[in-house]
Amino acid sequence: MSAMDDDASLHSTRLGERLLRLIMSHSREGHGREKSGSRVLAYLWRLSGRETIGRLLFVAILAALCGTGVLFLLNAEAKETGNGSYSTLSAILFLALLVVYRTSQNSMIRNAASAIETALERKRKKVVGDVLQLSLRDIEAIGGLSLRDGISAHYGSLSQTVVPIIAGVESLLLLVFMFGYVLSLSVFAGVLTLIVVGLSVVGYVNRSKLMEAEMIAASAADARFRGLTDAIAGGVKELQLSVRRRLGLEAAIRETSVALANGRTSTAAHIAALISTATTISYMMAGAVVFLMPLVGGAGDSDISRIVIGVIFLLGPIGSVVQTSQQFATAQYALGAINAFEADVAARRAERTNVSADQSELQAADPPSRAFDTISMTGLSYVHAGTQSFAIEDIDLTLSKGEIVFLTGGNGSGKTTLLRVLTGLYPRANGVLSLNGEAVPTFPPQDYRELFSAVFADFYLFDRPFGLDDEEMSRFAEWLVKLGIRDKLGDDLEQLATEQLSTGQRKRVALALALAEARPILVLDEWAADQDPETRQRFYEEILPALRDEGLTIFAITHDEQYFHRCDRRIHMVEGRLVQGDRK
Ligand SMILES: Nc1ncnc2c1ncn2[C@@H]1O[C@H](COP(=O)(O)OP(=O)(O)OP(=O)(O)O)[C@@H](O)[C@H]1O
Repeated sequence: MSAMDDDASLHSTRLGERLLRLIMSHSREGHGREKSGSRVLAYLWRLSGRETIGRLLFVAILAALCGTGVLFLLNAEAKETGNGSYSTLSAILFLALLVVYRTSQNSMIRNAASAIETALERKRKKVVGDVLQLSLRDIEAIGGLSLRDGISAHYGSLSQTVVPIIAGVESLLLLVFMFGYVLSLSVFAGVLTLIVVGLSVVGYVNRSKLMEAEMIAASAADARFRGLTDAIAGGVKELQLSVRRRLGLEAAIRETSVALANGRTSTAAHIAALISTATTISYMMAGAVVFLMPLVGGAGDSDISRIVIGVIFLLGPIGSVVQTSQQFATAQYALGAINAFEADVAARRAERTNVSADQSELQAADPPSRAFDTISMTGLSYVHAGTQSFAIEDIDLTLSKGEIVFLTGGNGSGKTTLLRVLTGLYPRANGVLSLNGEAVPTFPPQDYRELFSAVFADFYLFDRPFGLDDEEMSRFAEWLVKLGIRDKLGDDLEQLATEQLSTGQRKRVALALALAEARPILVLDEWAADQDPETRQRFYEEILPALRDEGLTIFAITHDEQYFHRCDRRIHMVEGRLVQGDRK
């Protein structure tokens, strides 16, 4: 991207950010963003003074003026035609006004929408970057659904409102100018217009709070609904085997679906009431001009027909502005949720005392220093948050270069938790963690975490071997062959289609990836559990010893009793505490 493109993008982003702040500044409540009317006006005034918003406003005003000019010309010409005269100049002027109207309206909507989309794109890029820096504990606390909403779904709903809102703002300006025109024709009609607009605004203000509460309820129902529908694909096997389970899920989905539909219907009902009331009052306004003005007096026949045309022209913008209110409420809700998500992510990052050090390491340590001699834990503990809180406590453990250590223990004894603290994924609560005799911060930095490669029990295979250089790619290919899985993958190892592989086969790919990285410590969580007896034997009797001979340290959780003797040291866990096991 050239410097000019960069400048343009930055400029557009700033403009978009200001427009987004404008939408939020109007908000009455929700997500802690209340502002008084006068502050909103002051804010609007400050923003309007800025060059970019000023230019947009200028184009919007130009469009609105042209729209009003069209009405003025039509009315004036209708009167002339009624008097039997015709003006070619007026016809040309009419066409010219239409062209300017179309061009300026188009430019305003396009530029404002593009600025907002650019700002949203930057916002999303930043939050994705921030989320990727969060710790495992934070990601677990936020949860998958909220992550998807905060990074994707809310942005989608916000985007859909952008063009209607900008068009609505343009209609609002058109309304102001047309109102001026109607007022110039008749004070009575002007006052009637003011009443309609005033009633619509009061209606919107009254209903928007209720609408927001219903939107929040509908959004919660939507999240529940998406969770349940995810279970259709995730639990398809279990569902196929039990009709009762299927019926149970179906009932839960139906119940949530009703709640979702009710929430959306209530919101739609508020909007419908608003639209139909505004439309009816608007027509009443036209009727009042026709039926009441002759009684009030002061206007001739031709004046009345011009006023009626003016008033009828007002109906379009009034309807458009009222309909925009729904889009506006949706945009405020989505933007509020996006900002709340961003604030949550930022607060979690700020909680990590060594964030800045961590970031600089991320940039500077490429490749990170991977010198490893020993890792020691002394009196270390970690506590899981949540209702059934579980802790690992008083962990004293030293891992040295070139040894195989097995970790055994019953289900739920804390083995995986210990593995995650060891690899720096969870910050310890107490105790000391040291690398080569030097203390490691509570939130272990990136270059500490880069000492490990791992295949976790809940490992994830990306569809590309992200982050492997050429040398690592050829090691990856070699290990795939050694683990007997190369022929199951396509010719191009840059694309890993692994969804169709069996669990044991996918674990082999994961191990090949871990070994390709050639990190000093290999961490495995029941890797052999899904392997056939032959592979399991080769794993314990050939692969692990060969890796150790190359200087690798292996820390493996295992339940394979017949191979316990294959380690240098076995440690056992009971209820979150280490119990020294049998030595080899
Ligand atoms: N993210 C979490 N939040 C709250 N509690 C958790 C979390 N992860 C694990 N636990 C709890 O911590 C305890 C230990 O879990 P852990 O996975 O460490 O055990 P494990 O020894 O690896 O078990 P298994 O052999 O079954 O894999 C369990 O009671 C579990 O419910």
